[in-house]
Amino acid sequence: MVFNWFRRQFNDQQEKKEEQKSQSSASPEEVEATEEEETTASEPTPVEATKEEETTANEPTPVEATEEEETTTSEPTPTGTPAWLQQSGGLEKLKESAIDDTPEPEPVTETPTSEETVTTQDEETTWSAQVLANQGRTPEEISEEEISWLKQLRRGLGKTRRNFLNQLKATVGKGPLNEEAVMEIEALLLQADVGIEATDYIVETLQAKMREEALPLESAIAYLKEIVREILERPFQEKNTPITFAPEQDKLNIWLITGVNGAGKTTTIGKLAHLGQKSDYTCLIAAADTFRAAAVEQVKAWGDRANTEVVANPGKNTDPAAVVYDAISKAQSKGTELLLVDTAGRLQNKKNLMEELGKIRKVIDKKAPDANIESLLVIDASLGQNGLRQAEAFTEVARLSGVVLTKLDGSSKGGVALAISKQLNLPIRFIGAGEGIEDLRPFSSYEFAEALLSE
Ligand SMILES: Nc1nc2c(ncn2[C@@H]2O[C@H](COP(=O)(O)OP(=O)(O)OP(=O)(O)O)[C@@H](O)[C@H]2O)c(=O)[nH]1
Repeated sequence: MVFNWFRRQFNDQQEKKEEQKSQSSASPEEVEATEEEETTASEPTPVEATKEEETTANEPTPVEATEEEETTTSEPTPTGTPAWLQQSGGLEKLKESAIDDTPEPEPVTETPTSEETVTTQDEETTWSAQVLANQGRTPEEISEEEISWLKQLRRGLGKTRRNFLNQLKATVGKGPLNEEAVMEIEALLLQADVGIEATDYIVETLQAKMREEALPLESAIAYLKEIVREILERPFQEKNTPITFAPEQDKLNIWLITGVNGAGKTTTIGKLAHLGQKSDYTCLIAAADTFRAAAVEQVKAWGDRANTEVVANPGKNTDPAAVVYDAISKAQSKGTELLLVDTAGRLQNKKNLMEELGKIRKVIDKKAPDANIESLLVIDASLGQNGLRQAEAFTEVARLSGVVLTKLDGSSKGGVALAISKQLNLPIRFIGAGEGIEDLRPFSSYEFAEALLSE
């Protein structure tokens, strides 16, 4: 049984249900897991998670994840509780708070540096486990890999979160927001790259609520999370598109990856191919960024890392549409399920670039009329509003299905996710938070709002 990392559930839910039922004679924790399963989507069991880790052990991982591995073990314990959760004491905390919608991680009060690091790691683990638990996962179903990812996301948004929370602490709980408080919150949102439209919407909605009732801090944060989720989810609703964005099995899916130079297209392709391989799809990459000489070599290197074949034409002045044509032929003859197409981020001018994208799209439509074709725009989160402006050109021609937001780990302030949703009205499909092959996951508005606003 294979875990589908795009859907974040097993490919064959039915199979898993049966398997869990046959195991349900064990501990109360395991019984709980079976009951949970009936009401929620299938997610990884510790056994699966361990298998996954075994098969990905050789891949490059971010430094943080490696450190984590040193302090924890992925082996499930005899009681069925993952060791990482036992070590952090997180299980007790998780159980205590499992019924709360708005969990409160314990504040850090210690000062010694080495202990503080451990405490923070523990809190991050507990927080991550809680976020997954709130989405219906039992402790036994939570894999270490997903915990690492959530920690990474939380760290990436750390600075913005602390600023927000400090400001909220200083202003809410005192009745309707006064003019000064509104201006401060507005400034904070704009500094976090939320953009004018989304900032106005957040401030107005928050203010209207606070006119109705004086919200204590906790309620204000919970309400703010709701607003954030609403903004992030609106493009999905307006486009009537499912939240899950996964290749269809046993069918050719072609994902065209676009975006300006340096946004992270090639890296994203490598990460997506890796997710595809892990999820048991057959994958192929088309190196159609023929404008920049090094781009083909770069995408080949990522193909190697992701164990995915790359179709390229090494000749000079190669027509990118011809590379795509060859790649589709190959995909069709091999029965490939996911073909990822790298495209140029810069040409002599915007008109040429857009013409080239149009030509590639035409070839795809003609050569693979039955394929599922998606077009993803890669945006560098650390560029803030500038990244958004650059992206606007692509929205005109590329018939976009959504956005991949990269570099949420660096100097990015994270708020650009809200600006993208509000201004471009595009669903965010994946987020990248690191340069390693594991550092990309499907976007979850719930997890993002929690990472941005949870204390
Ligand atoms: N910190 C961080 N760096 C990233 C992330 N994604 C990509 N990068 C880095 O961003 C730089 C540019 O990434 P590429 O994948 O080459 O970008 P590109 O859009 O393909 O650029 P061109 O090939 O020039 O068109 C590389 O140094 C990547 O390692 C991310 O999520 N976090």
